[in-house]
Amino acid sequence: MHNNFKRDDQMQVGLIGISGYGGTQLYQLLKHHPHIDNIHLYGHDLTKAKPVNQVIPGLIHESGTLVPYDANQIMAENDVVFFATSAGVTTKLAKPFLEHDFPVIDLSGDFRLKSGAMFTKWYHKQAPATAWLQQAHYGLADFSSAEQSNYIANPGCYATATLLGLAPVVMHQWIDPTSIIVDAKSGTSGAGKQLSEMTHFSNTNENLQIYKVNQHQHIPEIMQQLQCWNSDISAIQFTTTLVPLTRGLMSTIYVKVKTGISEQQVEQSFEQTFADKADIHYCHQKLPMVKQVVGTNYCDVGMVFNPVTKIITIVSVIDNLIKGAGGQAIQNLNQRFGFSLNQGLSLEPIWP
Ligand SMILES: NC(=O)C1=CN([C@@H]2O[C@H](COP(=O)(O)OP(=O)(O)OC[C@H]3O[C@@H](n4cnc5c(N)ncnc54)[C@H](OP(=O)(O)O)[C@@H]3O)[C@@H](O)[C@H]2O)C=CC1
Ligand SMILES: CC(=O)N[C@@H](CCC(=O)OP(=O)(O)O)C(=O)O
Repeated sequence: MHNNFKRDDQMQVGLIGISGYGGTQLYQLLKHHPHIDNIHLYGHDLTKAKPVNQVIPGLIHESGTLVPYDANQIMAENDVVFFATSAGVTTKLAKPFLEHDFPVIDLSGDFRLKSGAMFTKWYHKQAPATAWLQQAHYGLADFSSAEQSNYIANPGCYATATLLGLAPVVMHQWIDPTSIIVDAKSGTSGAGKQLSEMTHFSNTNENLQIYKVNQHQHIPEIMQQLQCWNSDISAIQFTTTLVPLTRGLMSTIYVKVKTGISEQQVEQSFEQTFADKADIHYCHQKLPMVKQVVGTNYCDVGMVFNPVTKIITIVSVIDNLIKGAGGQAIQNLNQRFGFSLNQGLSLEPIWP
């Protein structure tokens, strides 16, 4: 049923998790995709249909309806299904889709790592079966193609900004592979809709909170991809901070270059790596700010070389809910179904 989709057809897509921040954003993007006819919404805890405007305050003007979750119905009604669900959910729900080789785009971390033991170590949850993890495609869309895959694991938000910022330096052999330090900051929407002590207004407002130092679940995901690019990299230092923004994520990266490497060589690597990437803007020494990408699928990257210390400072910014979640999921959809990479993602920054 699912392999019959032809590029000129209009698509039917399913979405689970519209009530979450990532799911709402993805729904809003899907609605404007020129190849999508219908978005079917499924609620995991529903026993009967419910209007979407009663579930999500931000979608009060919508007329769609959520229906109860049913895997067989989802496969019968759609060409592809998106899961924008909490960690641990697709480990439990993906089985029928995998067994039927039905296309899935999963925004959660469940299928990103190739090792189940690593997933359990970093997410503290039961992992999907190893065979399925091996089958899943890690969809860092600007650097890989989901064309051949029916299970696409969409990257994490911190991982996306960090990997895109690091791509030029790790693909070339001019860095000290032991020197990568990442200091990343995110707004509160990155934590999802559940209120917690940290995301409570009184704690977030006018405050900075460092969390999960050396324990963040995106460390193994970043390492997995870095080692595909450069096997000399055995570890990174990675820190995350919650900042008083709703949307937006900045990854500040410090890397030492090897003796004898010039600023010009470094500059050329950045220019070459991003030359054919429509959504990644290389800003040279004009380091980007978060607000220039909020509301878009852009990743803006800047770089400054210090000739005294031989350390380069890289700054990579994204909208965590778009490039870091729903927007990249659309890029993966486009690759999987043969549309151009950035179809449906013509977005303007929210400015001022
Ligand atoms: N927020 C972000 O910036 C990013 C998030 N992600 C990942 O995307 C996923 C969604 O994130 P986000 O939207 O922020 O999270 P939210 O907490 O805002 O939303 C989680 C969604 O999952 C649903 N859900 C929870 N439990 C189940 C279940 N047992 N079965 C089916 N659905 C369930 C929730 O439904 P209900 O309303 O009924 O509880 C809700 O729709 C997460 O895995 C997250 O790690 C990835 C990149 C960036
Ligand atoms: C601000 C904030 O709390 N961000 C979340 C990012 C969550 C996420 O994207 O995690 P997975 O997709 O890997 O589950 C965090 O740091 O855990």
